[in-house]
Amino acid sequence: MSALVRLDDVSVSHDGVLALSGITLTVEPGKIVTVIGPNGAGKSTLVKVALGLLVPQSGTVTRRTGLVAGYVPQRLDIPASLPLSVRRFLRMAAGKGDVAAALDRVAAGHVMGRQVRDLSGGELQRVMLARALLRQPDLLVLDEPVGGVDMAGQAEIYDLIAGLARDEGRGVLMVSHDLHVVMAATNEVVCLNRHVCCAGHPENVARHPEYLALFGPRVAASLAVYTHVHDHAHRPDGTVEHIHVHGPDCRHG
Ligand SMILES: Nc1ncnc2c1ncn2[C@@H]1O[C@H](COP(=O)(O)OP(=O)(O)OP(=O)(O)O)[C@@H](O)[C@H]1O
Repeated sequence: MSALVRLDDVSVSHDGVLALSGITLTVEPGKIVTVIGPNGAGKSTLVKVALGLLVPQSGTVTRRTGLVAGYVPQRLDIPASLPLSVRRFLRMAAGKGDVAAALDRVAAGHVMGRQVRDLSGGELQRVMLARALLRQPDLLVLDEPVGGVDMAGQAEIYDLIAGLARDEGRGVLMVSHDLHVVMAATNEVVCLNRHVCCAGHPENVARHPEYLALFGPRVAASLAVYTHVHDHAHRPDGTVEHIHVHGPDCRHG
């Protein structure tokens, strides 16, 4: 198959509680699929299913034969007290990979000799990305790649990720809380709240009533700079009828 990974009607329960229901999605080479959704929506569960770390109770997951995946988890579980240089941290994961080249690719060559515990949020995310790139992955799976990074840093990291897809043909499946910051670097957005509320091109998702219901008027207002939400209709007599937009069920999962 041409897709790197395909989920078809996948459902997952944790201890009898449904975390994902009927999820279908595909990641193609060179394309970025971003999963957005509130806390507890099942985003991390979904990426673990895509990676094969978690087996769904129903549905099918198909990975391209010989697929190499690079994973950046949401949290790095290294004790803060542990002395560990970036060089050593990357060498531990390197195999035959070129550590210096991977760090250069993420514009972080200057942190090679630093301690992992001393890195800024943005530097740490770049190092984690470099570590994933050492495997020369066909598919990059990134669980909140800009956690702890300021707005300017976020844009730089998303640019970097966009380059990895566009210039190197890697497929990217990533998780984010924010649609508007990933818009430029995403081919498809999947809005998740245990089930897929809506999916498609970022601008269309931003307009979708279920997206607006899920993320509320504050986020919807911040999106107004990117998209026009048509919330009223013009009656034939010239008066304006306001339309209240509600999503059917996303608010309650
Ligand atoms: N191993 C597990 N055992 C039991 N419940 C789990 C397990 N992993 C996740 N869950 C539950 O499944 C639901 C989805 O969790 P998940 O971590 O996938 O959500 P998320 O969208 O990534 O959340 P967040 O934005 O907070 O990281 C949550 O209610 C969570 O408590």
